Amino acid sequence: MNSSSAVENFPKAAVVETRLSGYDLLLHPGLNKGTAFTEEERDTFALHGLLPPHLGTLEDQLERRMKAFDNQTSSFERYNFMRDLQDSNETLFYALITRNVEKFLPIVYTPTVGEGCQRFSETWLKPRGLFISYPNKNRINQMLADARYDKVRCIVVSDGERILGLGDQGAGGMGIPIGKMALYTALAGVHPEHCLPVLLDVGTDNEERLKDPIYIGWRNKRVRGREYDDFVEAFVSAVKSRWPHILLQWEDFAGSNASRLLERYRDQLCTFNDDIQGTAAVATATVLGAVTATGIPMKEQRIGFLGFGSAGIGIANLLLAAMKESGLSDEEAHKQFYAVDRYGLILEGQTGLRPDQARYAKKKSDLKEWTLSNPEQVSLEDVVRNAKLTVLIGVSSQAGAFTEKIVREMAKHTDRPAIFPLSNPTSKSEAAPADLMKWTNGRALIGTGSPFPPAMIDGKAVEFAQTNNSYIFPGLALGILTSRAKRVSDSMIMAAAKALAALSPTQKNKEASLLPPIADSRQVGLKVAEAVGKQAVAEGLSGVSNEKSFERELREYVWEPVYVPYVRLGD
Ligand SMILES: O=C([O-])CC(=O)C(=O)O
Ligand SMILES: [Mg+2]
Repeated sequence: MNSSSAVENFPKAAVVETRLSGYDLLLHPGLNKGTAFTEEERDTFALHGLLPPHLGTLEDQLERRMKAFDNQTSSFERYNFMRDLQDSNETLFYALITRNVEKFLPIVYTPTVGEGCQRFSETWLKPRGLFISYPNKNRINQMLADARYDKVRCIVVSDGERILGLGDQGAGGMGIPIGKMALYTALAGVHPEHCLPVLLDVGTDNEERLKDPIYIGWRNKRVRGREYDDFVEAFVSAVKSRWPHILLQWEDFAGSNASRLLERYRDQLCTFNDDIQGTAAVATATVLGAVTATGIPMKEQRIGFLGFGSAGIGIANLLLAAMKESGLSDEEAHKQFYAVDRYGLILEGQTGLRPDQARYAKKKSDLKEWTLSNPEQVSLEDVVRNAKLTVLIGVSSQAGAFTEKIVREMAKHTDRPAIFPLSNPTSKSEAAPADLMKWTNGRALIGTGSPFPPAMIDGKAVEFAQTNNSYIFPGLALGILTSRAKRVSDSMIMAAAKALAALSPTQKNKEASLLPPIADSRQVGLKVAEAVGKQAVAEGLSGVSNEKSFERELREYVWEPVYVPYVRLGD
């Protein structure tokens, strides 16, 4: 991959000034350097005796941590090991991840973070982020006021109700904002001090958690309706008054809340929903990669969805915009989409449809020529056969829903079926990529939500695109922060998608993976940030005066995990 101008010009190391010394300094995860404190710093900060005598370097600490990591025996142990390191020494934590993104991402993030949320109560030990629980609803301002949060510029917030495809995890959902913000820093160089993970604890409807004697959340059924809305409103308004320019990312809210809250707040502050917009951008980039690989123009792609909640709708809306850019009218573009949800193909007149789902409903008359096994409930298999889908997207959390029969049927009608089982974690994937390759004789173009190992096809290792919003949200956040954007527009999301699509290896080789390797995620983050910031400037949504100032801010901002010298501030 070409390195970008932003990558070449990482900022010069700065000196850190601190009042802390002794234990307090070593217990501060943002400042602790462990054995890498120099002899002089040990004098200045009263560290002799608290540290073993060895004068270390980041490099030998990395070697030691890597060894210790490799001695862990399960993914869950590895997750806890990394969480513990993050809470002890952030520089070392991020240095370790950035040295080998492919190795550490599946631990600190999807899929292992899913188990981290399910078993959060077993492991919670140290403060990180803020739990804002319903009984504390009148104390939100007070909780945010702590001087420790003065430098906060971005928040990832969840209410824990739809954690990946694992459903309601209550307060354990905190693992997700923590994991997402770890990627802000690891993949886009956002300063850890600028990040605040937040969990809104409004209770849980997960009976297992409620009955679990060690559950650490608020032991109550979920607060809903008016009370829920008022609580979220109290949170958002407290956040706005504490940090007027904050970036607020919504994560893993359940279906209708996700889109409702986004609509309510997107014109009030700088905010986006990662499951709707981040997932839409990465899916669109992957489809654009498939367009390049197949040579079938966007406007001729026939796209089916299994699962049509907030994520499915978000993806469809962005792909629809891409279809319209390729020359179709709104009506023509809608015809290219087939949305299958719980009750089969979404049809006009179906009860309980949300307006944004109804826009994609088919008329019964559209299906006149179709042969159907059950006209009352049109199955995915019927859709694949009759509509001759070229792209199939799964956001259903139904493991194995892309069956051999469905996939073989799809492969009859198109040379290179593009199949994207996007549900997370791995246990919820609609299909395993090795099976998809087998059932299509190696013709499928594949994108998965969770990481999967490469498959051996005709003696060659084939890599699968990880169509995860981790390619988007870190760079999106960096672009927003450094362009000082006031709002997040649909065009900024589209700019992110196109920046990623431009990096698709299919640009050079039609047989290659649809997305760049995970190992390149940090360069991708910077490219996405550049595109997003430029779009914000072009739309007049940015707080910097022009593109040049934005580029300078981007270059100067990016944080790198290296140790810098410390200077003691007077008391
Ligand atoms: O966290 C991930 O891996 C992607 C995502 O947003 C989700 O599945 O909710
Ligand atoms: Mg999510």
